[in-house]
Amino acid sequence: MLAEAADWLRRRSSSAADWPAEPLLGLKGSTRVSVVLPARDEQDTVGGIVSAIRRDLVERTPLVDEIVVIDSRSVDDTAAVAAAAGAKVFGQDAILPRLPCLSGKGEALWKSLAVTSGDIVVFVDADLVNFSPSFVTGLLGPLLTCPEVSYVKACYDRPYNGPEESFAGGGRVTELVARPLLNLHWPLLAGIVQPLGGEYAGRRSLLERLPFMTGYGVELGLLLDALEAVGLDGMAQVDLGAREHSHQSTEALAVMAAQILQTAWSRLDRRGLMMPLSSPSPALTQFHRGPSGHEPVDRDAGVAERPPMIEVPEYALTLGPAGERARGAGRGHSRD
Ligand SMILES: O=c1ccn([C@@H]2O[C@H](COP(=O)(O)OP(=O)(O)O)[C@@H](O)[C@H]2O)c(=O)[nH]1
Ligand SMILES: O=C(O)[C@@H](COP(=O)(O)O)O[C@H]1O[C@H](CO)[C@@H](O)[C@H](O)[C@H]1O
Repeated sequence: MLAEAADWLRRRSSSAADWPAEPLLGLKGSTRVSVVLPARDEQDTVGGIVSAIRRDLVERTPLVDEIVVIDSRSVDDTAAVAAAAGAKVFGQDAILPRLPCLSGKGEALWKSLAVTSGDIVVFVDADLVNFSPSFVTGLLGPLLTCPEVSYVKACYDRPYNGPEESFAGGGRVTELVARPLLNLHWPLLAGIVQPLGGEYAGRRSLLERLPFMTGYGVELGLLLDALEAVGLDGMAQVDLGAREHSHQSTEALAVMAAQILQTAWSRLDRRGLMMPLSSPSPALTQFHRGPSGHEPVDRDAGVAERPPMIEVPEYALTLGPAGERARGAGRGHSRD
């Protein structure tokens, strides 16, 4: 990991426990806070999340000024369940009706900016099964206490088969696509433990100036563009413990991976980097949960390239005048 990334990881990391709600309320002042949940067919989970935020962070400790659910073309009762729990619900396609309707999570998140008023916007997925209001207070902590920070990402263990499993199970596209991509092309972001995590927060003054990828590329796109806009020091990361959510099939995640690769491609192309990398970094930084939190583990992912065999003199010598391989050429030493 680059020394700059490791230094950032030390300086800009905290945990949800560092940001209890009451002290944050004293720091909120006139800052308005919106919590946004993008929800497509999340009737089973959206109500519990909204209710928990409303109970703890609107009624008990009024840190949150509005809870907005963007109904992303649900065909179940997501909208009714979210409204009954106390959220303001907007249909994704009804927002900014002059514009052509696009699909995907990023479209829902982008349009949420048009129907919210918070100076700070907190994004929370609506399919979480172990949500805690500390997810919201944790993300608000750095933004309410550090004016230099404009974008905060959550990190967490991501068990795949229930709370008892190690965090390594979930985040399949993170581990197989996003993390290698970031380490290769954006090593400054190698300290982001969960680059694709759906829980993050930003100042509106930043978010309204960033493009949003419409599908599942939204998290990667925002991360890359936030780095460009505010620099690594304008970002922070908060450990929220563990995050469990409903999982898509591998087949569905292939579509997500393709959208994420398109997003990376577009940013590389925009920076004129779509040419052979002069010195790609062979390092891949992964993270293991240790006594002091997510501990970086550097792995060597270096690859080299062998030339066409025909160009290897020892091989070329074994070829006949017509370029054919002499019978028995290259066979190992026979035992007999
Ligand atoms: O077109 C979409 C796709 C997803 N989502 C929401 O975005 C969040 C994350 O999506 P999903 O659960 O499909 O992704 P995963 O967590 O499996 O990576 C969830 O609240 C979804 O309901 C959405 O609002 N619109
Ligand atoms: O991190 C990941 O690899 C994917 C899939 O997670 P799982 O393998 O189903 O635990 O989940 C995330 O990716 C999406 C794309 O950025 C986000 O929109 C989701 O909120 C997030 O859960």
